[in-house]
Amino acid sequence: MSHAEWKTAKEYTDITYQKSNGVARIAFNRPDVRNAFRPKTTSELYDAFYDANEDTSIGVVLLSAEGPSSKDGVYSFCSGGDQNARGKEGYVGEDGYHRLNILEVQRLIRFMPKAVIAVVPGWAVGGGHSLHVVCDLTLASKEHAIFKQTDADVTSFDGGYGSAYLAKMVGQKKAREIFFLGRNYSAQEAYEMGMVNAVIPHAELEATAYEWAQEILAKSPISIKMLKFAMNLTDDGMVGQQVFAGEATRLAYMTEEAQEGRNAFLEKRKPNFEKKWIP
Ligand SMILES: CC(C)(COP(=O)(O)OP(=O)(O)OC[C@H]1O[C@@H](n2cnc3c(N)ncnc32)[C@H](O)[C@@H]1OP(=O)(O)O)[C@@H](O)C(=O)NCCC(=O)NCCSC(=O)CCC(=O)c1ccccc1C(=O)O
Repeated sequence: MSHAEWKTAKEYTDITYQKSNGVARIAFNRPDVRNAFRPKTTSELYDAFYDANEDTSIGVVLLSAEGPSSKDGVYSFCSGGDQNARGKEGYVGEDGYHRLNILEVQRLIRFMPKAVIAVVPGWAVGGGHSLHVVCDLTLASKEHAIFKQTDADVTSFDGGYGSAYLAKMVGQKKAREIFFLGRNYSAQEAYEMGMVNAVIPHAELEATAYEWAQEILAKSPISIKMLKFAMNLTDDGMVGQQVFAGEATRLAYMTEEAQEGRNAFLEKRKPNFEKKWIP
């Protein structure tokens, strides 16, 4: 298994962004505030995810976090929306507008045709918890990961993937417990609930995530994409169908039938499709 040779892909303020051998690593970089995200953070996240989405050499994205905190040595994945950035109508960006940027980041993670792995070295709280839920896989630090939902403490609740999709993952009763009581859950408890794929010794967490990414990269890219979209479909309604069906159309474009349809139009004649109605 090759080792990561991370190269900075772009410099940001609130996140780091690196690439190595088909893998992109996007990491929160505000460890002193438990990696809370402000609008600047979500804009940077969106930009980096968009780049990873567009880069055809990238097949897997790791969503991770820098740390620990320089103040107290505590590790965090993300503690959700920065409460200091909250105005009367929501989180206020540098432009003064109140934005729901994190939902755009969630949608990009959900709909990108690549696997996204949440690498959780510490606290995953509030909107940070929702982000790990929306990722395709979650790996968690055995010693330091703590999962917790505080949305109902601060009246900033995720009624989408963060809660409703979580309920599909861990069951209705457990999801309601997580949100209604806001307790702390260890990596092992999160694993037993079905919202974490593996509990990894902290010192091996990043290397393991990179290994999982390399295993995925060895698979057929079309298969990974179609499987991700197929598994999303039933929970994503018409948008899920649109995303899956778009890829079906792309595959249809590659057939002789599609070439004939296009050519017939351009040559101003009736299409002569091969009469092969395969059962
Ligand atoms: C994460 C904790 C449980 C960790 O506890 P502990 O280890 O004891 O550390 P603390 O001493 O509390 O924190 C250390 C330091 O960090 C600061 N800090 C931590 N979290 C935040 C935060 N979220 N915002 C701002 N600052 C934070 C803390 O103040 C300390 O600073 P010092 O200066 O050193 O004192 C605990 O910290 C904790 O509970 N944090 C708050 C968790 C929280 O409530 N998060 C927000 C949940 S709501 C959310 O995430 C919004 C989601 C969202 O944006 C959204 C959702 C749905 C639809 C739309 C949107 C949208 O886009 O608006």
